Amino acid sequence: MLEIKKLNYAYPDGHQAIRDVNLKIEEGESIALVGANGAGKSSLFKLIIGISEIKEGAIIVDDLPVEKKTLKDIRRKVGMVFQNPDDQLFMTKVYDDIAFGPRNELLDEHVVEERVVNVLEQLGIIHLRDRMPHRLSGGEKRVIAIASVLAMNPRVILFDEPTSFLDPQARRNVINTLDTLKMTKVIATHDLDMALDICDRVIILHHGSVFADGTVRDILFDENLLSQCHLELPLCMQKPRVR
Ligand SMILES: Nc1ncnc2c1ncn2[C@@H]1O[C@H](COP(=O)(O)OP(=O)(O)OP(=O)(O)O)[C@@H](O)[C@H]1O
Repeated sequence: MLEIKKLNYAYPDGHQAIRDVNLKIEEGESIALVGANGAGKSSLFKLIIGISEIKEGAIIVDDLPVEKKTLKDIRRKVGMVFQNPDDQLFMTKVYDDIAFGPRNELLDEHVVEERVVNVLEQLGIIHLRDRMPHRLSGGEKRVIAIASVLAMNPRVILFDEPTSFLDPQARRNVINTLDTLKMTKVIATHDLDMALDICDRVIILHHGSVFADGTVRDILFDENLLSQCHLELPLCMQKPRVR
């Protein structure tokens, strides 16, 4: 579904953010992309959806190379849920935010409505249909941002830190929502407990390179491996420190 070959990327100021990344991701996989701050997770996402231009190496999504001329089709295949929902939601009504993508595809309004209602029902948030996005809670906004991407029927969804800044209940709600989505998911996250819960594979990026790639058990249970990349065991596996 997604193949990354010999990918290198340096920002215009010369900072090398991605170094010789090679990855193959199969349809339906649920992958946690982890790594310390600055490891290159967001940089990799920006290359996959064509926000940053690939200069060395290749990314192929569902047989289509990511290039300037394929970007429109790539963005139909790959959706991205940004870390801050305020970067994604800009309409005055939830319905219109979710309808934005399908309307851009020039679909008939009744098809648009069917898509929006299906997604709202799928995520159990039909009651938010007529609310103003900027008045919603952080957790509600996250789920609406996911809905706006789902309405495009992407084959792959990239999630950038979907559980950051949420209270425990809103975090659980987002995790449960992600778990119901059966398309290919790549989730950039520092929330290793979520990775343990809903991912089947973990990729560690370290200084822009793939440092480890394996099953949740191989990676997240290996304290030594994690500490080499400035990561820790998931909280649920750490000994509680009680004073
Ligand atoms: N526009 C930019 N220009 C130059 N360097 C950048 C730019 N954006 C990011 N970087 C650098 O690229 C490296 C990778 O950053 P990136 O944001 O991809 O990391 P990340 O793994 O997503 O980090 P975090 O977990 O903190 O979000 C960092 O060293 C960062 O300083």
